[in-house]
Amino acid sequence: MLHRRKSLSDRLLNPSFGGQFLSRCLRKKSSRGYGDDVCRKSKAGKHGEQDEEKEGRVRLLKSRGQHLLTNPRVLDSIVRTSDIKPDDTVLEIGPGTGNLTLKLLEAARRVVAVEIDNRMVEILRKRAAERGFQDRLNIVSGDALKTKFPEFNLVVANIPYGISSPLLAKLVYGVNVNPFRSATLLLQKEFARRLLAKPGDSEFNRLAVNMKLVAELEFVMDVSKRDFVPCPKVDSSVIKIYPKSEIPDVDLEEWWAFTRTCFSKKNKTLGATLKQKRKLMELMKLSKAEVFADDGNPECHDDGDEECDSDEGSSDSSLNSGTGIGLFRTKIVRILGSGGFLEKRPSKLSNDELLQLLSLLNGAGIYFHDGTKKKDTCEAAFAACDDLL
Ligand SMILES: C[S@@+](CC[C@H](N)C(=O)[O-])C[C@H]1O[C@@H](n2cnc3c(N)ncnc32)[C@H](O)[C@@H]1O
Repeated sequence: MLHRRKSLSDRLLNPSFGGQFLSRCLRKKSSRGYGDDVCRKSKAGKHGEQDEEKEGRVRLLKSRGQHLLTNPRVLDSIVRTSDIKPDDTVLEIGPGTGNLTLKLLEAARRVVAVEIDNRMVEILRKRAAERGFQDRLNIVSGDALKTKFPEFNLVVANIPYGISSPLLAKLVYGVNVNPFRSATLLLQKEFARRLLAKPGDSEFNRLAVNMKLVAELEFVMDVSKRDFVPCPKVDSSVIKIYPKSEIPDVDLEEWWAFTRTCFSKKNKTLGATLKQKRKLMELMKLSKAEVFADDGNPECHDDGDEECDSDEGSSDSSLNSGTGIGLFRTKIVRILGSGGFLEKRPSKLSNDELLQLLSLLNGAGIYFHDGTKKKDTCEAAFAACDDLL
């Protein structure tokens, strides 16, 4: 038998999801001179009106990732999976109209909700008050990427997908973010796949490598796009992130720069990537003086680099082993060869192997980062993840 699918406004106005509330709330606002305007007038700003979707009585902004999760079974599963203890303070990023927030408030001692859209803040505040939750809900009105988070010990959120990468970087690398037990996050399915990818998987990438350095990741469940209002173009997945209590003793900025280089051509052999003239020149500038000292063996080595004799078949005479850059390249080849990395591809290496290689290179005075520290590790982590959104 065919069932008529509920329309968007039917679902938004479903009392169990705060739809009536949402409508009532904005009607009240309109009596003060705005509100209905939010629905009817072009208030789209730089994103343009077509960027917005008018449903119910609030215009949901695609540019803000406003896809509300409305399936109560999925909301309950997320709360169950989050393993909230009665003493927990939960951080929720992007509470929207509060469908998830109200359920979190039933389970946790406190909820800290960071929301950028003041219309949502108002709706959430009123909905929480109607349920008597106002004293246990701390709403921070602002951009989650720029705001300092108040204290929390657990994260549960259906985040705006457009900020997934920097938000994760902020959570796991941010200096001002206090330690938390786990983060249960609803993410775009493809993004979640890439985060969970293992060495050898086609999706394996630098973001996964950087996340796995500091956290364990676990797949929880897939969520259909039909469970959201309005329906997004993509499906979603819930994953859980557990920050590691101990992380490898490595300079993070050096690690990020190293993985950026390795994964710039993740399917090329490390030999091919690190022997490129441009890369060699860049690394020469960053590396320590001792790396250029004649170590008595500047020529060819028994490291299986048969290309060495012929200078890799390169016609570029500046790369021949008598020149500075030639010696530098020979040194890198020897180090890669000594660890068995010359023919290995980054996309197939575990974090332990990558750490071992970095330690070999650094031990020989070869560095990937200029050593200038960014004020905030989080800022550096953003930079490390910026092209992975
Ligand atoms: C995907 S909706 C989720 C809403 C709600 N949690 C739910 O599940 O129904 C994302 C929410 O994040 C908010 N948002 C978007 N960008 C944000 C940012 N940079 N900081 C804080 N909140 C943001 C949006 O306004 C929206 O309410």
